[in-house]
Amino acid sequence: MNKVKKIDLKLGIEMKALIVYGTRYGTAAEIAEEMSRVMKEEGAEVDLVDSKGLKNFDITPYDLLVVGSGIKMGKWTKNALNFLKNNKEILTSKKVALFVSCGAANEEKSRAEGQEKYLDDVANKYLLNEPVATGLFGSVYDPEAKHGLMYKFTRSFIKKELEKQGIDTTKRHDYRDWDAIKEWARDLVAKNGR
Ligand SMILES: Cc1cc2nc3c(=O)[nH]c(=O)nc-3n(C[C@H](O)[C@H](O)[C@H](O)COP(=O)(O)O)c2cc1C
Repeated sequence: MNKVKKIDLKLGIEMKALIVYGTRYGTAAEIAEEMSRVMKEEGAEVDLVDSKGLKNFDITPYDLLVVGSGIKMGKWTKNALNFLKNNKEILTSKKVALFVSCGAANEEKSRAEGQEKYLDDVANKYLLNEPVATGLFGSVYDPEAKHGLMYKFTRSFIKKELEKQGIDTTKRHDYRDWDAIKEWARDLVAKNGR
């Protein structure tokens, strides 16, 4: 009996969402994929696209736009920012949620700065309305990953920081809080249906 009730409720949610992500090493892409899966599970219709090569994409059909990026040297990817820039006007008639994947989210002491620089400042600069939600999510430390010189250089810096904290840097560490990511996505559907 309970099961039937639950299905009815989920069918009742009317929401068409578009998730647009910018990524350099795949971390934000995986977060976006999980969000898409969870939001579909909650009854939303969801399209998921990489902001790379995304030009003149018609966002008219969507109620909710979830836009996010990985952070490099304090910056979103150019493509994800261009998506916000190019759709600035039309986004005023939509619900918009922003998220980032960044190293600043991994430690309590740097989260406030990450929230301000990578989410609040971006919302102020690129959106005319307040976002319905912002999500600050962590990164991955992978001693095996090969993403070029800049990545290697940054990783060796991070490695020293982790070693100071007594963390085993021979192992991969996923600092993304998947429960928080799932909850954030579930909440978006629950609070922003038509
Ligand atoms: C070269 C480089 C620069 C980075 N710069 C920052 C930074 O300025 N602030 C931050 O919080 N995290 C920084 N990070 C961590 C990334 O934001 C993190 O790895 C993120 O998950 C990357 O997302 P992506 O794989 O989707 O591009 C940097 C990582 C690298 C490799």
